Amino acid sequence: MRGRAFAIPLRTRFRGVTVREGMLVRGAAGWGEFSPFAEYPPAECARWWAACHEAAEVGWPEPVRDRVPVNATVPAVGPEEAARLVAASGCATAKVKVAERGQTEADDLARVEAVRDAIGPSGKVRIDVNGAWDVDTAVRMIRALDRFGLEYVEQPCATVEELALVRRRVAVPVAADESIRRAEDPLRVRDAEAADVVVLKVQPLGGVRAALRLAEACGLPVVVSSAVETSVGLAAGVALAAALPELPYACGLATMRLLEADVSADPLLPLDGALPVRRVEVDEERLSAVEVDAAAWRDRMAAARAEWERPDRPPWP
Ligand SMILES: O=C(O)CCC(=O)c1ccccc1C(=O)O
Ligand SMILES: [Mg+2]
Repeated sequence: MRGRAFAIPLRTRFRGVTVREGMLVRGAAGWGEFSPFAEYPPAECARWWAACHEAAEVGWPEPVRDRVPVNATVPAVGPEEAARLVAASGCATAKVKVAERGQTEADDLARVEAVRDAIGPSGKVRIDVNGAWDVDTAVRMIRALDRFGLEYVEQPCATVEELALVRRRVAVPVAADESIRRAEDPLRVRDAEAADVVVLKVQPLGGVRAALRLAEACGLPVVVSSAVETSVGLAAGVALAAALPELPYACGLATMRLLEADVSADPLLPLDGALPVRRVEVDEERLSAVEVDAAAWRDRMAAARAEWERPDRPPWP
């Protein structure tokens, strides 16, 4: 696969990232994206490679729906900016990042309150902690933030054991994200009864089919979410959400607006709170505008592929 590397600035810093980088490849089935985060080692990038290979060379299973409801994603910004993002999104669900390093609990309360005000009493508000709290902090903060009505709390603590403890002490449902996508055994969440909902991302989980198998094995409701990708990567998330037998929650795939630019002339942006189910074509002019030298990404991709093709790699998922 001959790849084209890109670097696109984020509008606001997101989980410490300010520029989103990756590689796009065109194969027999269409465009695929390979964009593991900079600090991820080759063994972790292997699944990201498999997802890209599936998109470019194999294609995706048939969809069972033609639109996917999505949440507005609210980074750890101030309350006015948070309210503005939610109002501009047109989404009836918002996911709010909390517990950002360097911020206070008062910052989280103010952001979630502003989002609740912006989305109205019938909207849904979920929070994502990215594993930052210990069990006691999680119980205290979830109760405090539930004043504004929480749909669920995503990854309140880092470990599966902590998630299970929190889940037994709060009324708000718990969703597992990092405990699935960065775990050696993603099924430990199910076995430990550590979550009510699982968050599945296509690239970290090795593709649409692998994520579908994982969803079936978990037997829990699924929220499909992005890794803040270009429209090419987002389309794979949409394909997963479209192929799931049931989709009871809005998905975290409305992240196009977090990037300053896209590689498609027709970006995957929500309309009336949902994304259309379709493949995405790359626009040569737009890709050229964000293109960077591909040498380092080619090496990264080759290393990821070699890991994926290792004969002693344990079966996944
Ligand atoms: O779920 C969403 O609304 C957007 C995606 C998102 O939050 C995310 C994007 C990149 C890396 C990690 C995460 C996360 O859910 O923690
Ligand atoms: Mg998350």
